[in-house]
Amino acid sequence: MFIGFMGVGKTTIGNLVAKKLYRDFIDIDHEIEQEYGMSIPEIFSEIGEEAFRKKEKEVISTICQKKLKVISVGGGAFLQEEVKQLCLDSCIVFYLDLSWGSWKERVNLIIDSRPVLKGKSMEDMEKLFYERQEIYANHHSKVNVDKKEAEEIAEHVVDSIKLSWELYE
Ligand SMILES: Nc1ncnc2c1ncn2[C@@H]1O[C@H](COP(=O)(O)OP(=O)(O)OP(=O)(O)O)[C@@H](O)[C@H]1O
Ligand SMILES: O=C(O)C1=C[C@@H](O)[C@@H](O)[C@H](O)C1
Ligand SMILES: [Mg+2]
Repeated sequence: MFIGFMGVGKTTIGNLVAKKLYRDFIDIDHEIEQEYGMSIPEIFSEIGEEAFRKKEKEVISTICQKKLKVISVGGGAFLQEEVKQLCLDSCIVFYLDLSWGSWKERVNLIIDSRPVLKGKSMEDMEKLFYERQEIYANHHSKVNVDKKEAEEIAEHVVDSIKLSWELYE
């Protein structure tokens, strides 16, 4: 499972890792969009963040019961303590760690599709970025993704998963 702030690459890297391991990839945001038949910004504006979070918890609880999947959760999933504990208990949790400096350079790629960032100044986003680090502090493995291609990061994750399999055999 991949966690981390919005835009650090959870969906991109999760997808690549799943392909490399011949496993199914599940993106929780995508699952929620499919359930509602709406995009994330539409869900936030039509039914609100609270309902989104409730659905997020429900979907993660169901998906976490499935074995051998590669999962990416939304950047805010670990705001819910219960979700965090469930994920830590049932999945290998990789935290994708991107510096604020590198994140800033990527903001234009994600700003329109992340309602949590809507209307925020760079200062507000920086504050949120650092506040959120606390919820990602519990994980099983930290992956530094600064100045690395997605492909390179995915290879690194796959190597570390394979190494842990060998150690457990
Ligand atoms: N290592 C990388 N180098 C450069 N760009 C990247 C890298 N990883 C992802 N990106 C780009 O950054 C943007 C955000 O990536 P992605 O959607 O995978 O983030 P995310 O962590 O899933 O975000 P969210 O929490 O909002 O779902 C995309 O445009 C993606 O192509
Ligand atoms: O960090 C967040 O709070 C969010 C991240 C996205 O992945 C989506 O789950 C949604 O836009 C909320
Ligand atoms: Mg994503």
